[in-house]
Amino acid sequence: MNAHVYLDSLNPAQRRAVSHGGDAAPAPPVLIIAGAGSGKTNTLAHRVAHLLVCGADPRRILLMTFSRRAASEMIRRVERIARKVMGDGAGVAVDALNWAGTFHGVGARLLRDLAEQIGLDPAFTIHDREDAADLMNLVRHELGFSKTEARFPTKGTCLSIYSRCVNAEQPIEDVLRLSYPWCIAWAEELKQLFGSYVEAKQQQNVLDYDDLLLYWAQAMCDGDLAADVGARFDHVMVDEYQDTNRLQSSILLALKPDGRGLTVVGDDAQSIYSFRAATVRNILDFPLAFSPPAEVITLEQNYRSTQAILGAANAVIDLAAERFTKNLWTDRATGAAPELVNVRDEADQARFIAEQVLENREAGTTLKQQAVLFRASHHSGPLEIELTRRNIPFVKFGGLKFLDAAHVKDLLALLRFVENPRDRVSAFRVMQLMPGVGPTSAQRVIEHLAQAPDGAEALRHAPAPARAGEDWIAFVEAIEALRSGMSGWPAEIERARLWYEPHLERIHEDATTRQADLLQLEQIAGGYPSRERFLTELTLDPPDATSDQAGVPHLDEDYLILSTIHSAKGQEWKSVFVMNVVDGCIPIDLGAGAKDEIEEERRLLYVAMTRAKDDLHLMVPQRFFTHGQSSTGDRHVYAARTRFIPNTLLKHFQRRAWPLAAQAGSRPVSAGPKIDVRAKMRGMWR
Ligand SMILES: Nc1ncnc2c1ncn2[C@@H]1O[C@H](COP(=O)(O)OP(=O)(O)OP(=O)(O)O)[C@@H](O)[C@H]1O
Repeated sequence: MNAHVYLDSLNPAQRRAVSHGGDAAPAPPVLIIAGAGSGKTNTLAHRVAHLLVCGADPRRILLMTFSRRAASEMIRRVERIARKVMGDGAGVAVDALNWAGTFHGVGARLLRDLAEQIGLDPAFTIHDREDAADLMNLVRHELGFSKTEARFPTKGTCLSIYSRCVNAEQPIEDVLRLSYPWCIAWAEELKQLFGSYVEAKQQQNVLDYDDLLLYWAQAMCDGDLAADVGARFDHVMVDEYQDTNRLQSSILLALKPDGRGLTVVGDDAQSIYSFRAATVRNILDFPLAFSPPAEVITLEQNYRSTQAILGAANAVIDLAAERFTKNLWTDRATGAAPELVNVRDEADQARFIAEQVLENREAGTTLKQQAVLFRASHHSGPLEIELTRRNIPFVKFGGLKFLDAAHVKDLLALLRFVENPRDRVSAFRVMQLMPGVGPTSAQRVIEHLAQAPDGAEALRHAPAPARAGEDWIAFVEAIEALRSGMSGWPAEIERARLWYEPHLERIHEDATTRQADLLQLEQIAGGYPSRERFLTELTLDPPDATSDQAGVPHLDEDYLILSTIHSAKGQEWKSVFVMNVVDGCIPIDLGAGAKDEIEEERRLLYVAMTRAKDDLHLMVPQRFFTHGQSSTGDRHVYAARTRFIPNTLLKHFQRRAWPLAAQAGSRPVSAGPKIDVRAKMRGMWR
C-alpha cells in the first residue's frame, strides 16, 4: 500500500501544504491562506496526520485552535486520516497529542509549569469575564471612582479598555482615542484603576483571561525561557490565524523566532473577532516576519457549497473594501439559487423556518444537517418558542452560557474558593449565599483570610457572621472537608452540591430545574482528572450549548442547530437559514458605524452564507416589534434588507414572499413594495 495513501484525496495545493518540508523534521514556516470551504482545516488535519505517519513525536506537537470543540474535532479527523496508514497505532499516537487546545488553555498550562520560574503561585485560579468585571468594580469603588460627579466608565467598559490595551499591545491613550473617545478625559484615572486592578489580582492569586496571554508573552521576553518553551515543540500549528491578536502573534514568534516548525492557517475574508483585538494584519504580515519569508500556499477550490451558493457569497464579499484572498471556484453542481425570503415579521420568520426545517426532514435531511444562524443571541427568541411549541428539539450555541446561570456560578464559586481561599470574588459570592451574611460581614471574613498565611485554616478562626449561626458552621465544615481532598475528585462536587442545595431551594423558586443543571455539571466534572483542571478548562472554554426549553437532547438524537454566526465558525451544514438579514441586525446597529466595523459585519454575513452546502435561505422580516416602549405596544419599526445585498446582487438570489397572499388571508406580502409610500411622503415636500 502507498505509504501516504491519504494524500490521494487532496488537490495539488493541499498536498503541497500537507507534505511541506517532506518528513517529520521541523520545516521552514508556512502560511496556508484560502477562502471559506477550501479545506483549510481538513488540510491542517492531514498535515498533523502526515507528521505522525512520518514519525513525529505527538507529544512535541502544539496545535492551537479557536475553541476546545474545534480542537477535539480536529483530533478526531487526524485519527481517521492516520488510521488509513497506521491502523490502530493511530489511536495511540493521537492520544499522545496532548498539547492541542486554545491559546488560552495552552497558556494556562504552561504558566503552571513555569510558575516558579516567573514568580507565580501555581495554584492561581482564573477569572472569567464576569468575575473580572466584578473585581474591576470592587477596585473602582475602593478608589472612589464610582462616586465621581461626571459619570466614570462602567465596570464593563473599564474591562474592555483594559483588555484592548493588553491584547492589542497598545498604550491606553491610543486605545481611548481610537475606540473609546468618550473616555479620553479619564485616561489618568483609568491608568490608576488598572494599576490597582493588577495589584488586586496579584494579591488574590487570580489571573483573568487576558493575563493568560499577557503573562505568557511577558515570560517569553526572557530569551532563555522562550528558547526552553520553544524547544519543547517540534511543530507549532495554528488554525483560524486571522482571528488572533498581536499578543498571540508575539508569543508565536518568541517560541519560534526563525519560524521552523510553524504552520498557520487562515482566511482574511473571515476575520470576525476584532472586538477581541484580533487583527487581520497578523496573517498578512506573517510571511515577512521571517527571513527568508514564509512560504505561502493558497487554496482555490471550494468543496463545500453548490455553485449558486458560492456565487452569491463571492458576490457579497466582492464588495468588501479590502481583500486579499481570491474568489473560489467549485466543481459542484449549480444547485438552486439561495433564497431571499420576505416575511412579515419575526413570528412569521419563526414559522417559516420551522415549517421548512420539517419539510427538509421529510425530504431526508436530518435536523442535525440543518442550522439556523443569527447575528445576536437574542434574535432566536421567537424561533425557540416556535420550535418548542412544535416539539422540534434544538441545541443552541453561543447564547447564554450554561455557566452564566446564577446557580451554576454559585457552585463554581464554592469550588474556586476551596481551590484558592484568597480569591475575593468567589469568596464574596459564596459567603453571601447564606442567610444572615451580607457584604459587610463577608468583607470582614475576607480581610481576615487575606491577612492569614493559610487561608483555609484561617476560616475556622475568622469572625463568624453573627446572624449566620448553624449555617456558618456547616459552611466551614464543608470547606474543610473539600480542602482535605478526602472524597477525591469528582466526588467532591457532589459534596459541594449537598452543601449548596438547601440554599438553592431557599433562593430560587424554580429550584428543581436548576438542580438538574447542577447534576449536569457534576457529569461534566467527571470528565476531568482534578478540581484544578475542571475549573481551569471550564472557565477558559465553557460548554455553550443551552437548550433549557427543549431539554438536553442525547447525542444520538436528532436536533436542529441554532447558533450565533460567531459560534458557527469552521462548521458546515447541508441547509442553512440566516435570520434577520436586515440593516440593524447585519450590520448590527452600530450607531455611527465606523467603517472597519461595517466591513467586519460584511465578513460575518460571508461567514454565515458559506456555512451552507446545498441550500441557503436568507430571511428578511419586514417589521420588528420594539420592546420596552409601551406596555400595550404594537409598536414596530420597518426594516430594510441588509445593505450588503444591494439591488445589483439580487441576480444571485431567488426572491420569495411568505406566506403566499392566499395563505396569509387578507394581508398580502409582496417581495417588493407595490406602492412606494416613502417616496410619496418625500414628494409632498418637493
Ligand atoms: N480535497 C478534497 N476533496 C474533497 N472534499 C474536500 C477536500 N478538501 C476539503 N474537502 C471538504 O470540504 C469541506 C470544507 O473543508 P474545511 O472545513 O476543511 O474547509 P475550511 O477551509 O476550513 O472552511 P472554513 O474556513 O469555511 O470553515 C469539508 O466538507 C471537507 O471535507
